[in-house]
Amino acid sequence: MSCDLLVCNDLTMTFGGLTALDALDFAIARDEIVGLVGPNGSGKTTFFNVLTGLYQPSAGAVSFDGVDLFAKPPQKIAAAGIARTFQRSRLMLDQTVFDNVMVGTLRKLNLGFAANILRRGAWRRELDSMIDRVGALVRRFNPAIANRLFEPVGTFTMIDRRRIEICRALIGEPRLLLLDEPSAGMTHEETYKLMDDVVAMRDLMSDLAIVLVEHEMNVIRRVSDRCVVLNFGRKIYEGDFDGLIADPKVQAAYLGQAA
Ligand SMILES: Nc1ncnc2c1ncn2[C@@H]1O[C@H](COP(=O)(O)OP(=O)(O)OP(=O)(O)O)[C@@H](O)[C@H]1O
Repeated sequence: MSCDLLVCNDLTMTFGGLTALDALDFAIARDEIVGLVGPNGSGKTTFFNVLTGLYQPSAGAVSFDGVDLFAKPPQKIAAAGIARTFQRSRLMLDQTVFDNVMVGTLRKLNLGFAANILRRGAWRRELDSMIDRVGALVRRFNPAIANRLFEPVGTFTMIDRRRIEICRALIGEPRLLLLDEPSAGMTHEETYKLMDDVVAMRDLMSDLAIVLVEHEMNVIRRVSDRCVVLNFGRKIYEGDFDGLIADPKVQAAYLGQAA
């Protein structure tokens, strides 16, 4: 039996005549950061969409901590411990930091009449504990966000918005975090700060595995324990960053030739 957290075998996703994931084998250990790269259209986001249940895969197998998650609905996959961020921000800009992060928990406050009137003390304690939890999480990334927990997300900088999105993914205490191009729309300086955050976060949450999709190769070099390269939905390289840079198939893929 594998000691990997996630194991995908022959994972395939077709859209009509287009094969976006082509019999992909992919595994990640419990505390690993894998950098997932590849030219535009190589299948990286599709892989995340299939893993999180947004797309129903056409064939293959997905095992997460020994549990079969192939073609399971998104709620079941989230409850099993897989969380993600999106390439394009999915934050509700006019809502508060607290509300945006709370979306990532699978818990809801009981807002019914009885809870509000008859169990007012218990309700308030539950709310306070959620506020503490969200505050403690965002503080790890930037204490200034924790001080503005009830301000609209639209008033924050790009990097803080990304941090808030990552917190939304982390609030449910996932064991696998999928980060889809977190540097999109950020300056180089912001990108490096965010990557520091990711490394620090991994050090704090020693059991958290991360798959990072990123076009910025310096970021991949800096944070990845291992790299995987896709081209036309197929894995064309797996190994360390130096090997990736030197690999002729990877070079050909980035120069626009079929691997
Ligand atoms: N919903 C969809 N319907 C049809 N084709 C799709 C769909 N989603 C993705 N594709 C196609 O699947 C292929 C892989 O796309 P995907 O977005 O996964 O690539 P990517 O590696 O994430 O690209 P990028 O780096 O540009 O984000 C592309 O040819 C894309 O056009």
